[in-house]
Amino acid sequence: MAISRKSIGIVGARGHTGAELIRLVARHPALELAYVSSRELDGQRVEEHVEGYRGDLRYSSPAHEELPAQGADIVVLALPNGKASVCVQAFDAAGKDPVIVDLSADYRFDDRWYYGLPELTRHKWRGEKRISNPGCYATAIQLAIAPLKDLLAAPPVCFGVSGYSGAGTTPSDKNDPEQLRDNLMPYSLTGHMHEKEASRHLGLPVEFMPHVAAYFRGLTVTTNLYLSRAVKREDVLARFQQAYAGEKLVCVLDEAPWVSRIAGRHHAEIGGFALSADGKRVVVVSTLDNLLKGAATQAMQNINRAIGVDEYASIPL
Ligand SMILES: NC(=O)C1=CN([C@@H]2O[C@H](COP(=O)(O)OP(=O)(O)OC[C@H]3O[C@@H](n4cnc5c(N)ncnc54)[C@H](OP(=O)(O)O)[C@@H]3O)[C@@H](O)[C@H]2O)C=CC1
Ligand SMILES: CC(=O)N[C@@H](CCC(=O)OP(=O)(O)O)C(=O)O
Repeated sequence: MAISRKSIGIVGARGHTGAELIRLVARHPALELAYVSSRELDGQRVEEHVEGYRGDLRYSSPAHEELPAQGADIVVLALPNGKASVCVQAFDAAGKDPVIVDLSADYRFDDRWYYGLPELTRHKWRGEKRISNPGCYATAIQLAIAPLKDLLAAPPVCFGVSGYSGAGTTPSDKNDPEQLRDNLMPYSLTGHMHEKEASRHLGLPVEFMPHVAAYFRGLTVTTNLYLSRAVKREDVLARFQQAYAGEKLVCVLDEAPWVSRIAGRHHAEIGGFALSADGKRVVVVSTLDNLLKGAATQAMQNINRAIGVDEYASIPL
């Protein structure tokens, strides 16, 4: 039986996350790329820039007000923070209502948009066509805390380290190999966007201290949780196993996961569950690839849900 394919446009496709999405869309049975935009690569062949992509598509560079006329069923905004609303307004002004998935932080605090962290918010989806994709650290933090929410005696404290692809392609200290060499660079040690985001969506205060390291991709978050009563390690492990039973993109491990093992993989890993002697403090480690489960793969889960196909379509499991 012929599958009716939906068309998808990626705005900001030169970036790291845009390239990952191009690869996922290219292997999708029900999607076809309508356009991929980049001002810098305008006119160039996509296959010259995205390893693994084969096809004739070239980057284009429509202005935001020209986006509605491009005519895609699904639009992914993979732009830096603060750039999404002009695009969204252009669709509204043109009376066009495609599925819009925003990878930036711009709509993560807007209740009119569905916040798509499927393993935690799938049950809240009401057919929304405006989907805000969670932040990479915020995903790892929420997955590590959610199963213990009811036991917390104090705000969880999260120590995070990301590869420098998390800082995007706009040059900064955080993606400068010279500054990162032999270094672990702390930044935004209070009030990081993902601290606010995780706090909002978990419904409890979270404290987060991010760092960036000299490797390219993958992040690890070590979360310290003070509990209101003593627990046994096997009960903590059982809670996580139960919470994520059947989830293809969240693996619960006994031991603490290593970030080196998650680069290029589509799932998140959670493990460690080190317990203090009094049983009232547990340390949980979560890892994921910031460009995949932290961005493009999660976006693909959300797109799949929005178009009514298997949530894992095109995602290598
Ligand atoms: N990197 C990561 O690990 C994660 C990123 N995200 C979010 O996803 C989004 C994209 O991230 P990432 O791929 O890393 O970003 P990049 O910096 O790698 O890419 C940004 C893209 O936006 C375009 N762009 C840059 N500046 C502007 C501008 N002023 N106006 C219009 N287009 C612009 C660039 O193309 P061109 O300049 O050629 O037009 C490029 O295609 C960001 O909002 C980021 O916060 C979310 C989770 C994880
Ligand atoms: C290493 C690094 O800089 N990481 C980014 C997080 C990546 C990200 O994409 O976050 P948003 O989607 O919320 O912008 C940061 O800390 O801002």
